[in-house]
Amino acid sequence: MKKKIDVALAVILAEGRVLVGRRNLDRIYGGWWEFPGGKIEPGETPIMAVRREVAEELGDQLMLGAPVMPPILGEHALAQVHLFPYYACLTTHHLRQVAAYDLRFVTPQQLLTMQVLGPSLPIVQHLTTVDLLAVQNQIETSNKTK
Ligand SMILES: Nc1nc2c([nH]c(=O)n2[C@H]2C[C@H](O)[C@@H](COP(=O)(O)OP(=O)(O)OP(=O)(O)O)O2)c(=O)[nH]1
Repeated sequence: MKKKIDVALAVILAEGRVLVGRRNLDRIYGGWWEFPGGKIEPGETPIMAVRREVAEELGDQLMLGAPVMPPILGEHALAQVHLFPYYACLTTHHLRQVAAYDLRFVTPQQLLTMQVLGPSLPIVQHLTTVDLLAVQNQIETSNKTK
């Protein structure tokens, strides 16, 4: 039986584009494109995990928005994954390349043509239908008023 893992992801927005990274070649699915994020550790909420993973992988801090969509159940060759994707914007811009060797802000349309991990494809499809500038604006506005 495949192992089951819970994974928190950040859909980081800037000017109508989303941040994706190309997984380091020593990781499973090396060279494939992913949203920043990783496994939810015991005792963590998805929100705690997405903040920790982005701090570890990019060296950056987030303003978080709403979940992109309800959690997605999917699987790839090695695991069953339960993905928890959140909209976010960066409040710092280090963009370190720790887990990925290429980081790009791309449109959802461009992402449709890139090799993305299978379980994340429903997120990509969904993003093509969303006004990402409006989502980003809403995150930035609600964080200013806090
Ligand atoms: N980061 C990330 N992982 C994804 C995506 N889609 C998807 O199926 N996954 C899967 C791949 C992995 O099985 C799992 C994430 O674990 P990981 O190995 O990338 O992250 P991690 O940093 O927590 O783990 P590790 O490399 O330290 O073992 O979720 C995605 O868009 N981004």
